[in-house]
Amino acid sequence: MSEYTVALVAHDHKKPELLAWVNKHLAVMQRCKIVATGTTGGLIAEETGLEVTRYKSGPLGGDQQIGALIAENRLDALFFFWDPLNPAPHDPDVKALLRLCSVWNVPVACNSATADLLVTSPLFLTEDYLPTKPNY
Ligand SMILES: O=C(CO)COP(=O)(O)O
Repeated sequence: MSEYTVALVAHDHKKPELLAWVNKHLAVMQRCKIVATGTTGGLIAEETGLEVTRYKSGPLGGDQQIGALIAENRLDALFFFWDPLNPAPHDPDVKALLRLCSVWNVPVACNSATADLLVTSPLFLTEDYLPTKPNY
């Protein structure tokens, strides 16, 4: 399969959880092209040695940049550990990003339990798994 692109995004209180999750699945992550919002991406690159394409920080437009990848059919999965207990100034951007995953049928995991299931699926990273894109 051509390179599988995944986005990794976490709000501040969820960054330790995402980092632990990435370390747990490092072998799978090493087979992916990784993009991320700014701070999340910096942390992951620093702590794991993975190569990460970093966009802007979420509050500065990073969620929207990842949303643009989805709209252009350039993203295969999103791992977005958003924080349900603290308000974010860019909440509309967060909602918009999650909305685009539904619009374009992109697999999205919002917590480590779902993320575990997604990356351990036998379909993950295989050519058998090409989710149908809606024909708008
Ligand atoms: O705010 C975010 C997602 O909504 C994440 O942004 P950072 O990775 O820059 O913290």
